[in-house]
Amino acid sequence: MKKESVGVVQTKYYNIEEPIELESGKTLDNITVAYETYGELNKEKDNAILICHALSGDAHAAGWHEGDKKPGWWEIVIGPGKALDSEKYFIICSNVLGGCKGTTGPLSINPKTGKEYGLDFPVITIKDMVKVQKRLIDAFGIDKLSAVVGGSMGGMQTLQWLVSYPEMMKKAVAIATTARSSPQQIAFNEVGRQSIVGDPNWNGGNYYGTGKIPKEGLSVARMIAHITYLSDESMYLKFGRDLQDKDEITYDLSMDFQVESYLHHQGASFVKRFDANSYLYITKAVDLFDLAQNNSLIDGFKDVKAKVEIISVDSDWLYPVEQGTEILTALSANDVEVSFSELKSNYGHDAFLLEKGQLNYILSKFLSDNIVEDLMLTDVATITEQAQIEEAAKLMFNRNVTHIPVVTTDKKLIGIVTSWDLSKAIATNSNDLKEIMTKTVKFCHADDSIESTARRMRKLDISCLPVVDDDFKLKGIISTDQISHLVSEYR
Ligand SMILES: CC(=O)SCCNC(=O)CCNC(=O)[C@H](O)C(C)(C)COP(=O)(O)OP(=O)(O)OC[C@H]1O[C@@H](n2cnc3c(N)ncnc32)[C@H](O)[C@@H]1OP(=O)(O)O
Ligand SMILES: N[C@@H](CCO)C(=O)O
Repeated sequence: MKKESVGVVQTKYYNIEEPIELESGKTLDNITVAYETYGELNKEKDNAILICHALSGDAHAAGWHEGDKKPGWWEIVIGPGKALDSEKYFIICSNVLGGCKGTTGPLSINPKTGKEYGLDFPVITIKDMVKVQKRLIDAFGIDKLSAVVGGSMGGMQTLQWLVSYPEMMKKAVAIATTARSSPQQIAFNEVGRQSIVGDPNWNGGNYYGTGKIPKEGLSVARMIAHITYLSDESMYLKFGRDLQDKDEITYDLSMDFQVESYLHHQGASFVKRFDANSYLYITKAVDLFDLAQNNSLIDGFKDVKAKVEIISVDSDWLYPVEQGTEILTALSANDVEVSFSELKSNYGHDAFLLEKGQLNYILSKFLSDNIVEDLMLTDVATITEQAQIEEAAKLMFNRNVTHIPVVTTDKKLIGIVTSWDLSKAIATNSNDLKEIMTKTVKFCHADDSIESTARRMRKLDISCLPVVDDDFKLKGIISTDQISHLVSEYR
């Protein structure tokens, strides 16, 4: 085990007491959520990052389970010193609703019958998955996540978080994903599902405990899907037209090529780790995913508040770059602070699991971006509008400041008085603060980025902005001085 790993970890379980109402209108009782955490939740409970997994992933995103040969599925970016730094963040990953790795899904016991749900399990959606994750986050007492991050179906959950719970996160990263499944994506999933339901062992979904599982069907479903996770170039590089276990073509219908053997291996490995009914339900949730409202993604994203990073992979033909830029455009149209990166990779869609260097670079840059809260001064000299000019002048002199926010007795911001306003008072012989203060005061919020705040200050030609909360109460003040200190620290 390497020192930059979170080490040996265990999956934990959380039971949701109350029934969850699903998007379909049905309800599910007694939901169990399997989850793992890495790092420590800080006292303020503001350093948590939620990781959302892709179609066949699970809660085990990093570290090793006792005795395992392979680490969690996103070991490349999670751990001490990595972009998702477990020494800085409290990282949470849970298995999705409908899954087969500990969270309630079709192979769980239905409390009403005492038997596995099978096809009695209700159809679930990405929104339902996220609703269940929200209960887990609430259970930790976390009001706002530092970030939500996910790739592929995990990216869909991330986008759903932005829409369902816009106030619940500061930042979000959606990788190799879409805001609505395309006909081609639905088509591939349907071929996979037909392969499963056509396997006689599937038996209408009632195969648990029969000793026969729909291995052939599930394996072919995975083989088809796995092709879509690669690129033509990566297949050439891995296998070319090389033969498997033979020196020449045998002119029979047996397997000739390495790529065939590889796909059979991927199919066979998958059957050992995944439940066929879960595959049906989860791919259905992916197909139903569509964040557009009135056929408009701009409308769909109208309430998004967090800062967003969209990452696409140049060789991903399953979730092509255009689907990433479509999200970018719709978020930008809503004035969301959004950036876009393209992974240069020949791996295809699965690059989001493999491109260690590029992912660490993009994620750490985006996640460590400073926000106003990181730099603002919280010990602010304030004054009420009933005060005399002389009082304001003394306060400015004693506190060595040039800007004093004017507040009500319950700290609501109603104006600002500057050293320039005081000169104006002397010139006009005024003694009334109300007359000289700026009433249409410009302000910012604690979770605004430093970059956009600095840009705004330059555009408005002002050197200081009061920071307020949603009730307009003063939280602090930020000036170009603090921002320039930050820049000089970087140099
Ligand atoms: C995303 C989430 O949230 S979690 C889900 C992520 N995990 C998965 O998808 C698991 C299955 N997927 C994979 O293995 C993916 O290809 C990746 C992206 C995770 C790994 O990619 P790579 O490191 O490039 O591995 P690659 O695709 O070459 O596969 C290697 C496997 O193929 C096998 N293999 C390679 N060539 C051949 C061949 N000619 N014949 C048979 N098997 C072969 C290797 O022995 C190895 O087997 P193993 O995984 O059982 O050890
Ligand atoms: N290979 C990954 C990505 C699918 O989108 C998985 O199986 O979950």
